[in-house]
Amino acid sequence: MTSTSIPPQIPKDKTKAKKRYLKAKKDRRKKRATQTNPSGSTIKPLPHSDEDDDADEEYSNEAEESNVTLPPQIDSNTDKHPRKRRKVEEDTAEESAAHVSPSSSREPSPAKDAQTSPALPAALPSFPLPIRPDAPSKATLALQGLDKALVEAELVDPSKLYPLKESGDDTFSGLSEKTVKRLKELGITELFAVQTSVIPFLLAESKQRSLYLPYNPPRDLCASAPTGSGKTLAYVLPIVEILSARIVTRLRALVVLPTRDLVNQVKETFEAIAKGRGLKIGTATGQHSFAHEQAQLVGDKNPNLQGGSSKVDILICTPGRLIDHLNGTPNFSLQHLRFLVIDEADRLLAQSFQDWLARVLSATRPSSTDDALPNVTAPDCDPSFELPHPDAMAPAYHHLIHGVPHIHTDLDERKESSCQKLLFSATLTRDPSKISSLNLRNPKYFVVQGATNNLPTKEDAVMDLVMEKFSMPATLTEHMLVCETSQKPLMLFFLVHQHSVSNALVFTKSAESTSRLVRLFEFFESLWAQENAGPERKQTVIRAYSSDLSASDRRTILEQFKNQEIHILVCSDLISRGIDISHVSHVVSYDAPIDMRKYVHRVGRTARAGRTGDAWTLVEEQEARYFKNMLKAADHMDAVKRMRVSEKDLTPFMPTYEKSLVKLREIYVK
Ligand SMILES: Nc1ncnc2c1ncn2[C@@H]1O[C@H](COP(=O)(O)OP(=O)(O)OP(=O)(O)O)[C@@H](O)[C@H]1O
Repeated sequence: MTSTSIPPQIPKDKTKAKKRYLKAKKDRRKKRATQTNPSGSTIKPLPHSDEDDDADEEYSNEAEESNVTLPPQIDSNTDKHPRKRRKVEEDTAEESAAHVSPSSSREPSPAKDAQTSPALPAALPSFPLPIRPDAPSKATLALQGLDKALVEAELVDPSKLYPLKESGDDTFSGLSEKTVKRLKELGITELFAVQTSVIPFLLAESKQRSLYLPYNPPRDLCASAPTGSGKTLAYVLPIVEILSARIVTRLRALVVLPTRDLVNQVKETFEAIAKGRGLKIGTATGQHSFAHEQAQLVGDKNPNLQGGSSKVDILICTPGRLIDHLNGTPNFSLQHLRFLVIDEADRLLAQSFQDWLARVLSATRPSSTDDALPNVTAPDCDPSFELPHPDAMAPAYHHLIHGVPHIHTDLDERKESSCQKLLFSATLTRDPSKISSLNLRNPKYFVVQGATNNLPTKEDAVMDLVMEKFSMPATLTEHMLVCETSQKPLMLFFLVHQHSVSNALVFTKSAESTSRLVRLFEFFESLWAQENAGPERKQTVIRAYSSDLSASDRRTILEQFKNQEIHILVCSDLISRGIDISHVSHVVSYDAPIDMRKYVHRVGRTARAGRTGDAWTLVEEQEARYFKNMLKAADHMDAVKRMRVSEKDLTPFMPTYEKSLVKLREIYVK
């Protein structure tokens, strides 16, 4: 390995040029020292050395480098000691900043800038900073895509009542003296909130009372009002009033309901109101044979009647049976319909079998393909051929009269179907797709919403409807009891015996749990009566009401319950909607409802027509969070009181309950 020897540094003699350079440098330094000394005393120059020169050069190089990062107002060409200068400047800047406002310290002073950097270009044009718009509120989003009519809904105060006139026609509501008299006979002396809005809307204008309105078709109507608030009479009264003027019987009002029980109930209401008015009311539910129903509905079976034939003015039906008649009953026609009522509208619109709604709507108006129908002429060869009889066709269908060629002219006015659609529910849907499938004509919305002393604004009420925060009857008291699954029967016994729960509807999740609960309760009741008060003690009578029963059994049971021969009716959600039994004072959800709509309809079987009522929901521990979240989402948590039942409260029922369980097990084993 060879070592490289480094030659010793030979001190170099300073050249003339170097000497001149150093002298000039010294002079400059002296001069600068005198300038920067404010007292005027001369600063003694530092002793000079070559090292100093090197250091000086290095220093000046460093300063040059640092000049790159200096702010533009510092003139790097005249500055040999930028670090010191910058420090001085920073200090003065800090001092001055202490005396100016924070905003002014941030904003550059144009005058100062102009002094310090005269070469700076004029200020660049400033562009506005991009602004991120605030996200739309939940409310705004919810309203998007909604029917404008819904946003402009009319808010109705639920406490609004209208006392009917003692005698004569009622000018406010448009009800005739005859109808008012009939209402009084039925014990009805005032109109409820939903009725004070809907009835005048349908009856106020006399020209709107015609049976046909081809050139001035009526507006459709949607009404959302709490359970038990009188929605049925809100449509029954105007229909009876308008149809009473008819001469010929045609099918002019069609009421569609989701269940047979509701069809029977609404039929009773129509019959009560229309008594003595000569209107014929029919039902189609599948309760009777199809042929029987056909015979009840249609008189003339001649297949060539273009205007159809009807034995009833008002038909109340379930959607399935309605489609059957549209498909299979000759001369069953909806072209004369003046009213199409869809009660429990959200439930019915959710049913899509056989595309029932589209089928019904298309039957109320001539289709565009009908326009293209050629006029039928009798073929020479077929003596049996009969031309269609243009018998009493509705005005909207007149252009289809066979044998009379229809010549379109510029003066032709379009004739519309006179059918007015009326939608009702306590939980009206706001789903735009469902609403649009109804093809509503300039609809008017009425929303009965809010507690008496806490009226929302119109916007709030519409938002509540849109966000599915449904309004409850003001006279309803709601409770929830959280318990273990195994304690639920005990809770029911506790409610019956400690809280006098009677005249009650108990909702379970299935027909099977209905029958098991009824058995268990019957065992419990008979043992309890023997053990506690003797067999003569009045026992609570409990019965099941389910789809397993025949139609006649169901009718009998419902009658017995209405007559209070049965005290507790255990049922599935079959009768959670619409059923109106005035004396129901308690509703027990033995199995908690799975959605808010179900909850609203179940608890709404009590506290109807201004009466008080209690709703009790048994919530299993593992369901509690879900149930509470459901209530919170509907802004309803505060309305439901939590009732705590201790072990001590249940202990008295325990021995009888265990004995009843043994009996039930024996039955199931058998
Ligand atoms: N103006 C009135 N005066 C007294 N009672 C009335 C009046 N209007 C309706 N009722 C009674 O109120 C009860 C509830 O009415 P209805 O069944 O029409 O309620 P609803 O709003 O349709 O309820 P749901 O949403 O549960 O179907 C019925 O017994 C009915 O006879």
